[in-house]
Amino acid sequence: MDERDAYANLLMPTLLRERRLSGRDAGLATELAYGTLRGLGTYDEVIAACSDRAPEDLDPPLLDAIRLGVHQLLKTRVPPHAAVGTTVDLVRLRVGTGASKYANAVLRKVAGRSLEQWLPIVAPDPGEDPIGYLAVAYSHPRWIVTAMRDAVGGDFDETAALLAADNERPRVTLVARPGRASVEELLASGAQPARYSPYAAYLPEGDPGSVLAVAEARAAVQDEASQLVALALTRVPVTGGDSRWLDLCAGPGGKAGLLDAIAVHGAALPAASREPSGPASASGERGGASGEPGGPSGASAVLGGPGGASGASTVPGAPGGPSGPAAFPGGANLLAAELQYHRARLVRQTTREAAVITADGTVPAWRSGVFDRVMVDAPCTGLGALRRRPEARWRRDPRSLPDLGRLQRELLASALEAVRPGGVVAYVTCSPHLAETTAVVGDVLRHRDDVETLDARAYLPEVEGLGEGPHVQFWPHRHGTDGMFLTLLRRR
Ligand SMILES: C[S@@+](CC[C@H](N)C(=O)[O-])C[C@H]1O[C@@H](n2cnc3c(N)ncnc32)[C@H](O)[C@@H]1O
Repeated sequence: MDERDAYANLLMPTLLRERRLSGRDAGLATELAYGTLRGLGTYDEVIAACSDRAPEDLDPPLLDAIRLGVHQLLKTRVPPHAAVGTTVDLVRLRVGTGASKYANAVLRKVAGRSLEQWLPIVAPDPGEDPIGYLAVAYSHPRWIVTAMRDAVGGDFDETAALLAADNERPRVTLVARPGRASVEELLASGAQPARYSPYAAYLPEGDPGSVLAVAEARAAVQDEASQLVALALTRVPVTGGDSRWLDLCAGPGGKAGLLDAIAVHGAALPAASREPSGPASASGERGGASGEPGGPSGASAVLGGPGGASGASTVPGAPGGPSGPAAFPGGANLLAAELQYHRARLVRQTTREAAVITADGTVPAWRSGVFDRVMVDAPCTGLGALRRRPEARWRRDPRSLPDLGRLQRELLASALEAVRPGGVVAYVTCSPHLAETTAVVGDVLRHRDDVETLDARAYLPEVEGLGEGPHVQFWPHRHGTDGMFLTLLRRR
């Protein structure tokens, strides 16, 4: 990965093909590579304790091979003699005989203790340096541990649980795009029922591409929180027209794919919203998802629709309910904007009806105040998706935060200009870092008196543990999803 400056999830399939590895061998190779990348922060401390040279002074190929050996010794059930033997052989072949003797000596020392026995030796005392302890014990850079601690509200145990969840391989979640595929179809293909999203199913094993609906782009791999933040935007009642939707940062098209399908086929409602009590605004105003005045083109039209083919519930009797007319007689139209041309092309593959343009969302290619719903899924550090990219935690740089923060503020401001009075904006990041979430929203709203913050939790009543509100924060350790953040804002 280092040599080619590549992303593990993109490079690994190529390497497996090149080396003709498949089945269990491919699984083992992937586990070893991903596990080693995730665990570097811990393993380098152990290597330092067993070596007379600092890890950064070792030849990179030698260091990488030793790390691979340490991972096998401390985190897998590979027998120690095999872990040491194969690593030493690898070093002899790739680096040389002298280096292989060195690797052998280091690994034999490492093998003398378990991970639990090594931690008190190599990690700082948690009482004296809690951040340093978590950084070594859970193999994350210090700045990320600090950011996560702040984001969970300072709780040490919860920070530890979150960091531990980052080290687990995420399950594969599929989305059945409403009107194009159904959850039932995914279940019949071997997927399992999902916990929250009416469009989701979990794929316990196998290649998602072998699922027919995925191969035909009627379904896709999409994190459940990513599905839910898009769904939440479509569930907010709006009065007046509801036909123009904008996705300001659409590439590669996960949320746009779902928004596009919902725009045409209607959104699924949670079972709870059949009751009269409905979502509330942050200021305490009640407005039932099915009860808010809106007329035929208002909320109920959005929330009705055939309900997708996923079998999810819709408001009984609402226009477009199972027996009613179509939710959007002409359909709502999604405009999907993306800065990068190649990513805009990917959005074209995930959407069917949407207009996709390559555009800078901060320099609008549209008139202001014309959209009914706007999604701004801003570029961010991606700290909420560390489970997915094993090397990401070591590549992210806190020095990117100021530039990202500026862009996030500009994009949110642009979204608020694009939406019409009465319309709704969803500000989303795949990061729980407070500098990218509440700080951005707070700063942008400080300059405006025409924006109301909605209690976003009310639009996701099927999900527990979303925080104190009005914002929503998904967590890998609580929800088994990416750490995605959502704010819902209504322009007055
Ligand atoms: C977090 S990703 C969006 C993910 C996407 N919504 C999805 O669900 O697949 C952010 C995207 O914003 C794009 N981007 C960055 N700056 C932008 C800008 N000024 N205008 C529009 N898009 C931008 C990036 O290229 C990237 O594709």
